[in-house]
Amino acid sequence: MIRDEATQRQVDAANPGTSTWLSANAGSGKTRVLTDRVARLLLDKVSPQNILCLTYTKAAAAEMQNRLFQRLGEWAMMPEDDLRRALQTLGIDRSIDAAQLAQARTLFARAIETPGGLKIQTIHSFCAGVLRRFPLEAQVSPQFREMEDRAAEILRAEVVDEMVLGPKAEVVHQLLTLFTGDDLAKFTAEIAGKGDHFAQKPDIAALCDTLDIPQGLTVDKIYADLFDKDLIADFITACEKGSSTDVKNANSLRALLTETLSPHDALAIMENVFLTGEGAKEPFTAKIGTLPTKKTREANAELMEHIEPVMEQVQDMRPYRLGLIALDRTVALYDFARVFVPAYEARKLAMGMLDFDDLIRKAKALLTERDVAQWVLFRLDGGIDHILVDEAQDTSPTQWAVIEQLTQEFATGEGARMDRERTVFVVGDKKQSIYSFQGADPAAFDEMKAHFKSTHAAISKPFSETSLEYSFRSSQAILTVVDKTFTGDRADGMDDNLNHRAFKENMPGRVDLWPVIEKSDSAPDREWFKPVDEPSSTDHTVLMAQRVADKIRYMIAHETIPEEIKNTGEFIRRKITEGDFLILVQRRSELFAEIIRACKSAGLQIAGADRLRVGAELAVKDLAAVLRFLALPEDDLSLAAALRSPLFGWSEQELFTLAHHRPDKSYLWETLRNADHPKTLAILNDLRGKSDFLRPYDLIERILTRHDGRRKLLARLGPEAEDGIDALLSQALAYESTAVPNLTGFLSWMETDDLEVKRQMDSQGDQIRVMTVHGAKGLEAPIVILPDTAKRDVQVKQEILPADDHVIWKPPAKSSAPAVVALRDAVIAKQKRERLRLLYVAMTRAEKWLIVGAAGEVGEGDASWYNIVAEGMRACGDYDAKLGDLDLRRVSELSWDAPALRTIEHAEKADVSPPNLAMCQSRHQPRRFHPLNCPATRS
Ligand SMILES: Nc1ncnc2c1ncn2[C@@H]1O[C@H](COP(=O)(O)OP(=O)(O)OP(=O)(O)O)[C@@H](O)[C@H]1O
Repeated sequence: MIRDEATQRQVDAANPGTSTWLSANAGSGKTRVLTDRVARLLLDKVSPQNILCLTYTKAAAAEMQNRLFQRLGEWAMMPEDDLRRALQTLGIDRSIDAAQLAQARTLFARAIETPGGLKIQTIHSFCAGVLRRFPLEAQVSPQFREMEDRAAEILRAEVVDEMVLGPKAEVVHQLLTLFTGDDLAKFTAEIAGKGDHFAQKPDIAALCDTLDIPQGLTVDKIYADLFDKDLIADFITACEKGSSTDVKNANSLRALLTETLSPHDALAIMENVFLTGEGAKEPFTAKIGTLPTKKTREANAELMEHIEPVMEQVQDMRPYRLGLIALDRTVALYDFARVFVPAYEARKLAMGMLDFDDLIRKAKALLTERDVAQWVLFRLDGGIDHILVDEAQDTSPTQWAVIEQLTQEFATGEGARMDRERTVFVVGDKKQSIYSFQGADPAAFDEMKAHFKSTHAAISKPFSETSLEYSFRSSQAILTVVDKTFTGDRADGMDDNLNHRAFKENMPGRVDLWPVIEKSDSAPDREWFKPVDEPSSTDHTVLMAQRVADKIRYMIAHETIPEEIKNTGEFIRRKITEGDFLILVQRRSELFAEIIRACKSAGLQIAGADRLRVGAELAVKDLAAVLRFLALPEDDLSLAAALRSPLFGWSEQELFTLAHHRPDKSYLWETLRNADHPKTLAILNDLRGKSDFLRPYDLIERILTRHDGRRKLLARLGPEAEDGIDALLSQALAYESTAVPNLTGFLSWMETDDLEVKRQMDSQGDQIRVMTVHGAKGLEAPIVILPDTAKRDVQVKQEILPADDHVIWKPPAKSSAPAVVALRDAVIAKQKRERLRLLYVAMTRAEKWLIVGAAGEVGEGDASWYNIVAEGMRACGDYDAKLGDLDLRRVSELSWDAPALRTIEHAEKADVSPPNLAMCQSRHQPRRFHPLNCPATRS
């Protein structure tokens, strides 16, 4: 079969005979090659249970499984000639006889029916499986459960509470004295996540080295060396006679003589007076020749000869003082963590719980450290012959360690299965590494490639390093802008040579840059009854959301989009529909919610948010009000809220009549009991009668089913309320798995407003999707809008900074030693590089039309994505264009309007261009929330 060069490269990479490392651009078909390779392995009679595919999210695993099963399912039913062609397209070049065709038809059944089945899993679920198989060896409970984030947070808080009451209370006090943040829960989560660092006592010498402080130096010593009481007193006296600035300085210094200050505070006062400020040309240098004012200096020449060396000393000692602050904090952190982490681990162990990190860590320990590691590997080894890793750029070093152990025997050739071919297949794209906050390290990608290469070379086994040049997804216009955007420093941390080529060379494409919506002035006066955090209608965020909705409506009404006719390379045009749009934001901020709101009020079909804040859902608030009343009938406010909710459907007037006319100091419930509301009372009495006996889950179910609550809520709040209701039910189940279930316990579990669940957006429907760029990993759409490209400062949110083999507890910015500033800058530089990669991911989701807009400040240079893309577009020769009444800049290639216009219904779209729309439908559309659909990652 003759294939074009791009497809031949894919076919070669999918050849299961050779271990392969495939590193290629976005949209080049990496995931497709991976599924092709699995299909070919099955065709080569490899048993499904000997294949392990590792993906990054549960969504990706489900998607891969769907695609594979869809293909195998089609083979089972295909006419002979078609099947032969399909196999040839896949890369089977030898002649295919009837027996082979018959075998191909059985693959679907085999893949499904073989015991153990085809393993397409996230690395987390794979590790969980290994631990369940070898619990004794891994030293975990055989019935361990995977711990929810919320359960973990509560457990950590309980451990801290216990520490406060225990013999080690002082380590908590010490930590809290120094903690200046506002979210202790996040801090303890960070500490638990970096638990490995705190196994040993802090290495003070190494810490001093990192912080650039001489060992043995203390702040007391610095102060004792510096502070000369008489000299300072003389200086104060001299300044008191000088200018008003001198007098002010004298007043500041007087505290050194009159107050009992810690050496740190005393030195800080001296630095304030003797050194230049942060904004000075030469910050934090001794004010020699400028302090005190000229007249005072000249009148006290001899005193100045003594005081100026002190000023210089203060300057020299400042970095040490700040370094010592960081050292004290870090030691306090280690002291706390060394008690906290083991206590937390012990509690998890006692409860038989493992969190996400534990799964990987314990699996790694099982396969590397334990005496039984070789035996466990031997047992596992008997089952896995082919390992395929998707999205490898986001694999963390610990995860790689697990994979490395699994493939050890492949490369040494000493495995138990010398008679069989064994391969590794890794696909990834370093440019798309965007999960460093989950431990991903793009450097590990290269290191692992080198590792596999050398281990294969050592036993003279072939190892193919390959890449794919063409993008099957995006049009050349988009790819050229991408290439021109990531040049020079911006290509740092990506590939050395950024070069994208469109496979569909006849596909017209556009990149539009909308004009910036300037930052609005501070909110105008609002009505007193409006929520203070509700953005005003002139807010730039609201205006941008409005623009997005308006333009989508305009495009659906007036614009068309090119569409390929069945892989022929020929294009027609069709009307645009909501399902063509993917709106990507950097984070779930106000703009995210505003866009959903604006599109809904414009009557557009839009899928809800990809994350759900459970507590913020109206249906959940209504149910919670009923539960709170059941827990405490005297809670008037909750009862009132429940009565007004769709569950009881009271009017404002009915509630007012009941509440206003109740006797003084009597509770609402008392009054209601004696009032004439038989239906309401019947429900409430039934629930009250059961609330002491039913578990929270059953109680909610009773409200929803027996008392028709679900129907009532959906009737009033719309079908999207279902997601919130289901999330609440799944939280009730999660709660019951961690505690003895009772209503008050569940209410305090639910208390936090921040409880979020992820929704998977991957099923059918012709709807606009709004999501974060992180959530859009692996997805694609004909039209992608990036409305959130304004300036965004990079902030170091983490409290703990990595430094060689240890960590430093970050001090507040104002008291950061130069060594700490350097560590912080390194983190910022890393984040900036990652943010550029995030932009790359965002831009490459687009097939035909990429739109970039910004609301607010865009700053100078690389301060915003907007400026970066604008520069890339300028380099491509952008020009003025219009979208309705909006003036914009555009880059385009090939004539958008040239292909003939054909009207096709949405259902028919799939026939026009099978690969893209098949993905469009199965990969993109929102699916209703179900607890089992939550992705494994916590982004
Ligand atoms: N040989 C091919 N012929 C036609 N379409 C293809 C081919 N290979 C891939 N595609 C299509 O190109 C698009 C991108 O493919 P895929 O998602 O596998 O790329 P990827 O490299 O994994 O992308 P990303 O890294 O951005 O996730 C999909 O719509 C896919 O169906």
